[in-house]
Formats: sequence, C-alpha cells, structure tokens
Amino acid sequence: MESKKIAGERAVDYVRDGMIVGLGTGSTVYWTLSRLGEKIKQGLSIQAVATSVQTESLAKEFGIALIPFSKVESIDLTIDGADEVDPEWNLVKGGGGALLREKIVADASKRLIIVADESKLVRHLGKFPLPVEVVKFGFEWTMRRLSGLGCSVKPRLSGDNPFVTDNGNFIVDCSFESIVRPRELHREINDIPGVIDNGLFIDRASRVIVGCQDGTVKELNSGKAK
Ligand SMILES: O=C[C@H](O)[C@H](O)[C@H](O)COP(=O)(O)O
Repeated sequence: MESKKIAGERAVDYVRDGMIVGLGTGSTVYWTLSRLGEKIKQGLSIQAVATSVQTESLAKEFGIALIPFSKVESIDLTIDGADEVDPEWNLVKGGGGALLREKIVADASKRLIIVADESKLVRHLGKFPLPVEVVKFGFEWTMRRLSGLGCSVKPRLSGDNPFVTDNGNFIVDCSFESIVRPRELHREINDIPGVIDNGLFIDRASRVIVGCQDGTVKELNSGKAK
C-alpha cells in the first residue's frame, strides 16, 4: 500500500498548470488522484480525461475537472498503473478491466508515466494472466481461438456473473506463464475475430516510477521511451 502511494504521488510532480492530463485506473493511480486533488486545492489548474467509470467518480470526488475524451485533440501526460513491467518497459495492463480505454488514452498522449510498486517489475511478462477484452457475441469461440495460442483461458467473473467492462464487453484472462515475444503476441491476439484489444502495452511508457518497500522511489531510465 505504502509503495503504491509513494509512486502514485510522485508522478504528480510532472503535472504542470494548463495541462490536459490522462488519468489511469487502479489502486496506485488512486494516490495520484488524491495528490492531484490536493494540488488543485492549492491552485493547480488542469483538465483531465478519465480511463474508466471508477476513475471518473474518484476524480469528481477529488475535485479534478474532467473533459470528455471526444473534446480533446491530444493529451499532454497520462499517469497510469500496470500489472507487470519488463526491463524494456513492455507492460501488462487490465487487471481492473480498463485496458481498452487506457490504451486509447495512452495512444492520444504525448507522454505516459507508469506508476507501480516493486512487485510489478518482472524479467518476462506473463506471470500475471493477460487480460483480453472480447465482444460478447461468440465469446466462447473467441476463447477457444485464444487458447490455440498456447495459454489457458478463463472468463473473468464478477461474483457469479461475467465481468462486464465499461464498454459493455467481456474480459478473458489468458495465462501464458512467460511471454517471450510480446510484440508478436499482441498482434496474434488482436488478429482473432471477437478480440477488441489486449492488455499488452508495447513501447508506450515514457517513464516508470516505482515505489519500493524501503520507502524510496526509483525513476527508471531504461526502456524505449516514446
Ligand atoms: O485495468 C486496470 C489497469 O490496467 C491498472 O492500471 C492495473 O491493473 C494496475 O492496477 P493497480 O495499480 O491497482 O495494481
């Protein structure tokens, strides 16, 4: 909790007056939102775009002014979490089911800062099951096609019911154990009919801020920043 908090809060140092800021989703970004709220009370002026219904309501709670994505030409900076980060800053995202809006907003952003605790840093992606957003129609077939890529597949549930994303779709969690060629896998998954997008984010992060258990924050300098 503390390591998520320090990472999430640190990212706010990169937010400047007048920026349009993309707000990611999750328990690490929660701390970004709460810190942004404090800075806004102290006079910081920004407009923000939310990547999920959950973030939208938290942003309102923290007094962050939201604008619809449709009204935005481009986003100066997006701050988002991740489920896994590899040494080249390829990411797995979507643990909270928000991957599709997160990827669209990241695509429209000049910079993407990832906030994470140390446990998210991995040698190879894949230990965390890869979330894939699929349309409801024919999802059983789409799952079969996904399992043909060598993973075990599980439809995500919310209690006893299928989990439904903010876009009205299902999530299938795909366990690959180790993802060796993320770029190729990204394409193979998205080529399957019924798949809308998957949680691999390749070459998108501009900076990774990591909160450590000893209370320090590391800002990583490697990766392939855009
Ligand atoms: O769909 C959810 C997002 O991709 C999150 O950013 C990701 O799951 C990390 O969340 P957390 O900061 O709660 O670990």
